[in-house]
Amino acid sequence: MRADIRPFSLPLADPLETARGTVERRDGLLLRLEADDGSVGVGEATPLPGWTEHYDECESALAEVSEVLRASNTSGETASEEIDAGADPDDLLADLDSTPAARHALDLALADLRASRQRVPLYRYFGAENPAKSVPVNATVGDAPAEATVAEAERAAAAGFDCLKVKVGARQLSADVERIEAVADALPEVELRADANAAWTREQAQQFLDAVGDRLAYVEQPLPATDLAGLASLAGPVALDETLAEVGFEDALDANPDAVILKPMALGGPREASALASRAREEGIEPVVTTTIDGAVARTAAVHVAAAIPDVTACGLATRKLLESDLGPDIAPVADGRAVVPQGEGNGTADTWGHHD
Ligand SMILES: O=C(O)CCC(=O)c1ccccc1C(=O)O
Ligand SMILES: [Mg+2]
Repeated sequence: MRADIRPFSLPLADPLETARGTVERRDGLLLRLEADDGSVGVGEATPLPGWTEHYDECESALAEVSEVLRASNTSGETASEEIDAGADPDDLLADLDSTPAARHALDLALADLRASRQRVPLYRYFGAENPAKSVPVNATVGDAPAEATVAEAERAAAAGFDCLKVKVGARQLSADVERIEAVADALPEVELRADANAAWTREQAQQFLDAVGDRLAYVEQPLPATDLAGLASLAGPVALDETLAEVGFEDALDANPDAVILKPMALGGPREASALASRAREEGIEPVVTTTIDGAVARTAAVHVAAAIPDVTACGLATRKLLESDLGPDIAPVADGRAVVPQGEGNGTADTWGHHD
């Protein structure tokens, strides 16, 4: 077994303004596994504090992973032998429970390697019963004054998006209400979501929902991640994002959400996210898969996670255009409000390793 790590740094073309500040660049690490039979799996860790560990912690965790996998070439019943034999290195994965981005890299590399061996696309390996050509995606509209928000929303609608997510919570509540009303008036046919990134008090969140709740499919993370009682008490449709990263899926159920935002990078990997999508559906909760503005490897894997969900709703996967450059070619391009689902073996991004320098 070989295990190699390669760092990368991707600037955003279009920094994303949110209530938590601006996302300006995405630094991460690729992990490449090559089993003794020559099969390859590539994973990506692109940490984002607030959802995952910090970069330094992620880097050390992955350095440890590669050390364990290399060292074990010569010693006993080992993690690399487990992988070569087609099993999961459970102890190694468990060591990464507190570093979800690092765990994502290993989980994705393993899933890619195994799906490639089985000669199926990753979304079929995740259990999709039917072939899927594409999945619906939302456009992501950052914080900006009302006029600029409407202009951006109109550009997205003209490009074929019929679902938009607008960032809120970075300015006065009355200004956000005005922004949402202006977008809803300008684009009555478009499904609208708002994402407050945990910015509000209970009173503010309820005021927002009372004002524009009926024009929105839901408001994402209106309250701080751990205010489960407050979230449960809100009248109006609510989706949870930061709460899942902070308290986990099962505890988040106490907040009684209408939808859950599943970010594979924050949840320890695409296989975890895929399992949680099924759990959500069992609970009558709508799963929505999104990236943390990841590189091509993780973004493509998130598209596969979405493609394995029957009749998936629009997902937050149209994030390639926020990046100035990427790890490799985009094999899950977005057009007309949908992302193409790759049909090759595994994630389909094994070449990405060679592209990046
Ligand atoms: O959901 C989307 O449309 C794109 C992803 C997104 O908004 C996001 C991207 C990076 C970090 C946090 C978030 C978020 O959902 O809060
Ligand atoms: Mg969010």
